[in-house]
Amino acid sequence: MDAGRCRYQFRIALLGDAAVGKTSLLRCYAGIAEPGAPEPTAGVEFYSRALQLPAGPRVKLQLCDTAGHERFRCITRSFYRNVVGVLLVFDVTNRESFEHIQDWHEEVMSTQGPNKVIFLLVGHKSDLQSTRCVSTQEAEELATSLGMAFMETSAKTNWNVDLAFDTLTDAIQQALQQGHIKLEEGWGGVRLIHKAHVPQVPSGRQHPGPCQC
Ligand SMILES: Nc1nc2c(ncn2[C@@H]2O[C@H](COP(=O)(O)OP(=O)(O)OP(=O)(O)O)[C@@H](O)[C@H]2O)c(=O)[nH]1
Repeated sequence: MDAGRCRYQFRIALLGDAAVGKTSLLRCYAGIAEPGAPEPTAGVEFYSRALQLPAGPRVKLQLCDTAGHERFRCITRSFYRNVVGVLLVFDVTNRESFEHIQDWHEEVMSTQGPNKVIFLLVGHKSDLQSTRCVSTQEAEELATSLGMAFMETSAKTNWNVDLAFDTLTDAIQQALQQGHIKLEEGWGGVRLIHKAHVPQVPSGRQHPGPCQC
């Protein structure tokens, strides 16, 4: 979709342990098909996609793919403050990656300024049912305790990939509309990139007032 007429840009990051599938999930969403498994991410990589919200404006998503490996943490940490949405990703076949979700959440919360960030918990690689070791129920319980929604996805089968990003984007748009998130100078989480056209009323006729006849 043409990003030129987008009204807002939302910056969204994917966080989670190494090899949980963040790059694969993002590439699947961005429609980038590359053969074989992706190389581990070094630092942060950017993708973008434009989206028409069903009950709102067209938005451009700037998607930040972060390295899960500890050695890149100082680079990825510098991005947390400038995001409005975070997909917290774990691998349903990797218990440790699930247990680290709370740490990822705390890291973001500790670096957040006054702006609100919207989270979505994602249990990825849901196609690997025979080797999964995190149940849907316990993931839902964790999500509820952290005040966020939960979804399961698979980049292998393209299960729920669009829905996960759409759900997060929709929640951001609603928070913006309700005033929980505000546009702020110098904050990269939400940026106004195209003002909506507001018809100009000739001066002196802005308040028609009661009929004088
Ligand atoms: N079965 C299955 N494998 C997946 C899925 N998504 C990713 N993988 C595999 O998981 C491995 C790691 O995927 P990446 O996308 O590189 O993981 P990452 O979280 O970006 O890793 P870092 O960049 O190191 O943080 C690769 O071998 C992928 O092919 C999925 O939905 N199902």
